[in-house]
Formats: sequence, C-alpha cells, structure tokens
Amino acid sequence: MTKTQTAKVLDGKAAAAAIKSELVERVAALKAKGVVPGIATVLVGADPASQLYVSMKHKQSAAIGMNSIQRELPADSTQEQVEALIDELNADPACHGYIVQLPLPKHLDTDAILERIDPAKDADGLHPTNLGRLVLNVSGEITSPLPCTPRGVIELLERNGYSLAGKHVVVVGRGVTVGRTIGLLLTRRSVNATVTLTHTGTENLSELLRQADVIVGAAGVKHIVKAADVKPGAALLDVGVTRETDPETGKSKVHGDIDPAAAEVAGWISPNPGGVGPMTVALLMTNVVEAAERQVAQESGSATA
Ligand SMILES: Nc1nc(=O)c2c([nH]1)NC[C@@H]1CN(c3ccc(C(=O)N[C@@H](CCC(=O)O)C(=O)O)cc3)C=[N+]21
Repeated sequence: MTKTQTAKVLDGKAAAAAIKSELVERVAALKAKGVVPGIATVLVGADPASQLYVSMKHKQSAAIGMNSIQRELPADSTQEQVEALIDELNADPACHGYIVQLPLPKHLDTDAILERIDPAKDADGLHPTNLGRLVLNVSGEITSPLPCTPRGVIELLERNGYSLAGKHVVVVGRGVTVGRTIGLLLTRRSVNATVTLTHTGTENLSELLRQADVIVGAAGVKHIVKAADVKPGAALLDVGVTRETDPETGKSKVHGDIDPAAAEVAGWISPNPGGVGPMTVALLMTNVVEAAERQVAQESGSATA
C-alpha cells in the first residue's frame, strides 16, 4: 500500500472522556440532592465477551461516582427466574437504570424480558414504549431514554465539529440496536440529516454508498464497506464487531464493517476499537444519569404541587 491515511480520526475514547467528565458534575449535583445515580447490569451465563463489556460498564460508572449493581444468573436460568430479577430491579430505588446484556441464552424469550423492564429504567432505550416515543418525538427534546449506540454515533460526529444538517447518511444494517433506530434520531429536526437504510439484501449497495456523505457500518459483516464504495471526503462510522481468532497469535481480534483501506479515501473515520464502542458506554451512563435527574425533577415537582 503506497497511499497513506488522510482521514481525520473520530476519536471515541476522547469524546467519551469528555462526556464522562460532564457526567461527573451531574452526578455530584444529584448527590447534593441526596440521590446517588445507580446503574445495574443483568448478565445471564458466562460469555467472555459479555463479561468484558459488563465489567467495563461497572468500572467506568464507578469512576464517575455512580453506584453500580452487578447481577449474574446461571446460563440455565428459567424465564421466571430472569423475570423475577427484572421485577426486583424495577422495584429497587437504588437502581435508576439497567440493562440486560444481550444476547441472552437461546431458550429465553428476549422480547418478553425486555418488555418487562420499567421503561423509566430502560438504560438501553430499547423498551417498546421508548422506541415508540422515539418514533413520535420529531422535535428531539430528550424526555425518555434513547438508544445508546445511535446517540453515540451522532455525538461522536458533533463533538468533532461535524454538522449533520442536510447531509445524506447511508446506514448499513437493520438491527434494532443501531440500524433500525439511528434514522429516527438522524431525521429529527435538531439533527436534520437525510437517511437511506440499507442491509445485506440491498442490491445496489456500492452505488448507494458512493452517494453518502456519511456511512454508518452496522451490519456486523467484516469489511462490508470497501474503499471503492466511499465518496472522497466522506465520514465513516464503524459500528460492526466481528471477532476472529488470529491463527498465528491465537489472540482474538476485532474487525469492523469498514475495510481499513477506506481510510485513504474518507475525510473522517472512527477507529474500531476506539470509536463507537466507548461512546456506547458513555451514553449508557448518560441515560442512567438522565433517568435519575427525571426522577428527582418529578419528585420535587410533586412535592411542591
Ligand atoms: N443490552 C445490551 N446493551 C448493549 O449496549 C450491548 C449489549 N447488550 N450487548 C453487546 C453489545 C456490544 N456493546 C459494546 C459496548 C462497548 C464496546 C467497547 O467499548 N469496545 C471497545 C473495545 C473493547 C474490546 O476490547 O473489545 C472499543 O470499541 O474500543 C463494544 C461493544 C454493547 N452492547
């Protein structure tokens, strides 16, 4: 390879650090009102990647002064056992928001479990009530939890001075956590982008990608976006995570949806790791702090009413 990378780096670790330092102040303000914002995680089974993600979330929330509650259940837990834990967290005043780490073991009904979460405590923003509010809320005022990764992608661009207003964003991937939901945020009046949603069944994917000012790769398909698909100067957001074991070193390596060669054509690129992943965690904590703030506002509102 003779060409060099000209794209500016969308540094997710730096943007996440900025968000977290802002959260430190909001956490302190809540503590001054007698509320310690608490985040909980539910992990069913012992998948090593899930254990890593969960431990990162706890370490980082403790670092900004939040209370963290780590709950684990064995892989062979019944639907009733998982639902009993959900009911417990819904009732626990120390828990302002929580996530059920996905994927769950196959014998469990994921949708039923996610629907049982109190929408006010839904740190992922994936409860049907919150997804409905996401659809309804065109203005963009934050009144309910929003999906963390889509929110992280937008914050990563905006915190690097990239304005999405009027831009054409082509999203690759139709999963609920990113692909299906990010367009709802991007097309809010406050962001004002235009969105094309593509997926692995799209026939003319390369042709559509070449029209994009911004590409969000969230199909979970290694290097599905090639250098030849990228308009010079485009911003590339790499969300996909494909884990492979290097046959030589035996070490696990993360591959994104964006071919690294695309950095030679792009204007902006989010590294992976070090891009969207850290933003997801920062926005998860933001969702929980906001849930605690809403609760305090409601309580003080009802006390003076
Ligand atoms: N209910 C639920 N909510 C989630 O938000 C959720 C989930 N389930 N299941 C799994 C996915 C995955 N996910 C990541 C979060 C952070 C990084 C992250 O920070 N990654 C680091 C690298 C970490 C590594 O070494 O792999 C980075 O990109 O720099 C990655 C992936 C959240 N998820």
